Formats: sequence, structure tokens, C-alpha cells
Amino acid sequence: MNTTLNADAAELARFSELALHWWDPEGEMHALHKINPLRLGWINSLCPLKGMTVLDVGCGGGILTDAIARSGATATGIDLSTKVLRMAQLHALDAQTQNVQYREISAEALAAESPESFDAVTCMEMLEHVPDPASVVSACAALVKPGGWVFFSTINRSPKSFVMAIFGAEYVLNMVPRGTHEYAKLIRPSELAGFCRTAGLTVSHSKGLSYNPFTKRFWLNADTSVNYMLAVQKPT
Ligand SMILES: C[S@@+](CC[C@H](N)C(=O)[O-])C[C@H]1O[C@@H](n2cnc3c(N)ncnc32)[C@H](O)[C@@H]1O
Repeated sequence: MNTTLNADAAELARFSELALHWWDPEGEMHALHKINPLRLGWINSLCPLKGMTVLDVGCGGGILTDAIARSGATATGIDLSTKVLRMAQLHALDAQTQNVQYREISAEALAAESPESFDAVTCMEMLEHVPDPASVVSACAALVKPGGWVFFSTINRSPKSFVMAIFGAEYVLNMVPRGTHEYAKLIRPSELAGFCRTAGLTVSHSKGLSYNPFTKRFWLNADTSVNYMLAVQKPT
């Protein structure tokens, strides 16, 4: 695990600029709002969250963290952007979400402070924005209790994802702000599975997430060639 701060200041600044629009379902983060019920449903189908303590790493404005808390879990969201965390906290107050808290701390620092303290960990759309994603995976492995689940989502590094997730989503459809994704930082499923195995996690399930620009609908399937999620477990 990386002990120096595993963060890219330019990435954090870009997300900070989007903070004010985070909770606008039609705004710049609308794609996260649209995929949220799908990813939450998949997580709940494998690991019913009610009554669990759940950590959301790279939580942003808390779209998933808030939904996790509303599933009946005690949720903690962590991020390194002060502005997006402030937005997350304001939203929790405004929406009166119970059992949710936010902290500005890296996954690596929290793992050193409170190892094996969460029943489940989620880390969505974050790994492709850090210099050392393997270190974040390893921190997530350290943070989850034995037998607990960790859920990752990211974007595959493939010619198809360059066309769909960067050129299409950022420059043609304006679904995601331009410059959000850098091709070289995208992560193949085999690479992410390798990071998980190195961290002692057992890869259990994968899911693809597809988008139809004509119907403007997302759905889950087995196609991991662009957006995908991995569900992994820490052995008991
Ligand atoms: C695309 S957003 C995803 C937000 C949230 N996980 C979701 O899917 O709704 C990426 C988030 O990762 C955060 N981030 C980037 N680098 C980070 C780091 N090193 N540690 C913690 N959070 C980080 C950004 O500030 C941003 O909020």
C-alpha cells in the first residue's frame, strides 16, 4: 500500500469545480444519478446492506453513499476533495439522511487508522482517477472485515471504451464533462482482478454497464468492454 498521498491534485481540482452541480439530476453528474439505482441494486443483490457498516471510497458528493444509508446501512463516505465533501454533507442535512457521515481522508490513511472495520466497501468510478489504483485496492482490502464484500467500478481500457466512454460520452453526447477520463489511466478487468488477488481478495462476480444513446437508458449485462463492476470478497 502506498504511504505517500496517492492522489492527483489536478483530478481533485476538476471534481471540486463540479461540486455545486453534483446533486442536479440533469446536471454534469447526471450519468452518476442514472446509474445509481442499477449499481445499488446489484450490490444489494449480492450483499444486502441493511444493518451493515459500509465505507464508500471516493464518494464525491455522496450519490451512492446516501443511497447506501437509505438502504438501512450505516454509511461513511471518504474523499479528498473538500468542496465535494461539503456538498455531500449539505445534501445529507437537507435530505435528512440518517446514519451517514463524510470524512476527508485517503483510503490508505483510514486503513492504517481503522483496519477491518467495515462489513462492506464500495469504490465506484474512482480508481481511474488515482496515480496508484493498486494501492487503493489494497487499502479497501485492509478496511473490510474478513468475509466482507468490496465492490469496484471503473472503465475498461479498450478501443471500444475509447470510442464510447471518452470520444462518445465526453465529446459527442456531453454525458460526462470533457477531460474526465484519460485513456492511459483506464483499467482492464484482468488488471483490476490482478490488483484484487495481490491484495488477498477473491474475485466473485463481474457486471457490465451499457448505455443506449437513442433511448438514453443504462442497463446491466455481461459486457465488460466499457463500464464494468467487480464484486470481490475477503476470505474469512
Ligand atoms: C467520478 S467521481 C465518483 C464519485 C462516486 N464514487 C460515485 O460514483 O458517485 C470520482 C471521485 O473520486 C474522488 N477522488 C479522486 N482521487 C481521490 C483520492 N486519491 N482519494 C479519494 N477520493 C478521490 C474525486 O474527488 C471524486 O469525488
